[in-house]
Amino acid sequence: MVKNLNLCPKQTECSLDESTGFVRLYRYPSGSSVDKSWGMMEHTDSSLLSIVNQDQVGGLEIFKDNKWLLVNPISNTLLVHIGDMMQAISDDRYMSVKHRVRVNKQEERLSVCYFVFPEKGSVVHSSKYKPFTYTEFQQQVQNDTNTLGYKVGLQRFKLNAPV
Ligand SMILES: O=C(O)CCC(=O)C(=O)O
Ligand SMILES: [Fe+2]
Repeated sequence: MVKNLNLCPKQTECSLDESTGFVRLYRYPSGSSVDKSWGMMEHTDSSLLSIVNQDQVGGLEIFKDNKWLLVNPISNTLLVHIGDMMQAISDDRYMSVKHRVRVNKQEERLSVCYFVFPEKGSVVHSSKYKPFTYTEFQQQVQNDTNTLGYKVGLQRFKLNAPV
């Protein structure tokens, strides 16, 4: 991806940092034991990339061409989501994907997700967005979630965007 995007080595060095990655293990209880059909509401990941290993139960959906598509589980296959930070450093050539997780009525679902983030203090440069650090992005997301109840995300940093 870095090669395809022709990213400058300096940007790559500070933005693609292995040390800030982490793994999350999710367990989504089946729908019969919880009164909810959504295990995770629609969102884009704030990461550079997210690598997902879902089990055979399924339930992950992505938003593509204006509709929600079920991502059928394929054994021994990893899914790679583009995150917001990759969207920014690629100047919107790679777009972060909106996704959500539906709870299964009968079976619980397990997934293992690995998220890669930029180094917190490094400045993300993009021709489409004002320069920002990942820490600033995270704070803005937190702020919007607390005050508005949802994540606005990259739109907040868009160049020439109305305030
Ligand atoms: O459990 C999954 O498959 C997706 C989890 C997810 O979207 C996230 O943690 O951001
Ligand atoms: Fe996600």
